[in-house]
Amino acid sequence: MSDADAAARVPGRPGVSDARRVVVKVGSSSLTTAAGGLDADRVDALVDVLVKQDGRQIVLVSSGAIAAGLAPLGLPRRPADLARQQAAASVGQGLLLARYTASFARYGRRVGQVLLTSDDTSRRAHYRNAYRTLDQLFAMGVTPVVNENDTVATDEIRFGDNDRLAALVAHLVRADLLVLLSDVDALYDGDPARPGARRISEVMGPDDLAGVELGRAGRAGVGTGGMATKVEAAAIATGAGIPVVLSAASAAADALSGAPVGTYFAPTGRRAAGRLLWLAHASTPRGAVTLDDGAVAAVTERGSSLLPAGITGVEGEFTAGEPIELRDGEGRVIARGLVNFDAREIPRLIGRSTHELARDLGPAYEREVVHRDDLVLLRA
Ligand SMILES: Nc1ncnc2c1ncn2[C@@H]1O[C@H](COP(=O)(O)OP(=O)(O)O)[C@@H](O)[C@H]1O
Ligand SMILES: N[C@@H](CCC(=O)OP(=O)(O)O)C(=O)O
Repeated sequence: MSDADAAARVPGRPGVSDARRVVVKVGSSSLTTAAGGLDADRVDALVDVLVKQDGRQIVLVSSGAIAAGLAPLGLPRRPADLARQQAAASVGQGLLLARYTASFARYGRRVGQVLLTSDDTSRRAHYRNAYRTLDQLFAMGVTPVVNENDTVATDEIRFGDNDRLAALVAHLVRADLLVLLSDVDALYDGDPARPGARRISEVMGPDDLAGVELGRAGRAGVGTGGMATKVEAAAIATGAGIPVVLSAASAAADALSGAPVGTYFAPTGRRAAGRLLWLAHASTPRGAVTLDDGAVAAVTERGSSLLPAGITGVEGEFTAGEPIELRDGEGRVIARGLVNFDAREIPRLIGRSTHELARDLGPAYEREVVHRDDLVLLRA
C-alpha cells in the first residue's frame, strides 16, 4: 500500500504502541562504522531508546558478531568461507556483548547473552528451556541479547541471517510486537538505490507484496539477507499473529511508539502452537518417510499421528528425536515431524500394525512413528 493509500484509510498501527513484550532485531549494517568495526555511538543510540521503553519487556536480537570480528582479525571484508566467518564471530561476539554491557550499564541495567541454534530450538526440551531462560531474565529485569550461535552452527543448520531467528524468538517469547531495524528506512517496491523506488508504508497481507522486488543486502556489505529475509521474517511473525515494524535503526524510538515510520506488517494469522513453528521454519530434516494414501489422509485431514502401518518407504540416516519429512506417494512433502525411531529400525516396522509390533518386538514398539503433537503440516 502506498503512502497516499495508507493516509487515505486513516492508518494507525494496531498492536504497536500497546505492545508489552517486544523483540527488537538490529542488523550488522546498523552497528558498524564505514571503516569496519563496531560503532559505539550507534550502539549507545540504540540502547538509549531501548532503556526508555517503560513498562515493556525487550528482547534484543543483535547481529554484528562477524562484522565486529573483522577489524581485530585484519580481515578487510566479510569472508566467504564458514570457518573464517566463525572465527570472526567468535572474536566479535565477545566484543559485541562487551559493548552492550557497557552501554546498558550507563543506566544501571544488565544484559544477558543468549546464543541459539536452529537445530536445538526445534526440539521440545530445548525449546522449553530457551523459553524458561528468557522468561527468567525478564523476571530479573535483565535484557536478553540474542544472536545465533555462529561458532558451532554448520552450513546445513545455520540461519545465517538473524531476521528469521528474530521472528522465531518473537514467537518463542510470545511477543506482542517484532521490530526489525536496518540501514534502510522501509521496504520499497524495488532496490531503494534505484531512482523512483517507492516506500511501502503498510503491508496488510501477501497481496501488498505483489510485484515488490526484494534485493540482496546493500552498500555496507556486512549485512547478509537483504530485504528478502526481512519480508520472510515478517511473514513468519504476522502469520503467527505478531505485528511487525521495519524501520531504520535511527528511527527506532518512532517505530516502537507506533509513529508512521518505516513499514508496518499487519498480523495475518493466529498465534500457533509454539515449538511447531520452529519445526516448520528452523529445523533441517535428516531424512524422510513415504506414506500411503490412507496415511496421507489421516495425517492431513484428520490430524492423526503417523503409524507404522501407513509407511511405504524410508530414506536418510536419522536417529530418534530428529526432524524428518513426511512425503506422499508422489514424493511431495506434506509435513515435517520429530521421529520416534532410528532410520535403521523403520524397515522392519513398515506396513505393520502397532499391536502386531508390540507382540513380536516388545512394548517399546507399540507407538507412533511420528506423534501428532510433534508434527506440522506443510501443505494446505
Ligand atoms: N525492496 C527493497 N526495499 C528496501 N531495501 C532493499 C530492497 N531490496 C534490497 N534492499 C537492500 O536491503 C538492505 C538491508 O539488508 P541487510 O543489509 O541485510 O540489512 P541488516 O544488516 O540490517 O540485516 C538495504 O540496505 C537495501 O539496500
Ligand atoms: N549471527 C550473525 C548475523 C549475520 C548477519 O549479518 O545478519 P544481518 O546483519 O542481520 O543481515 C552475526 O552476528 O554476525
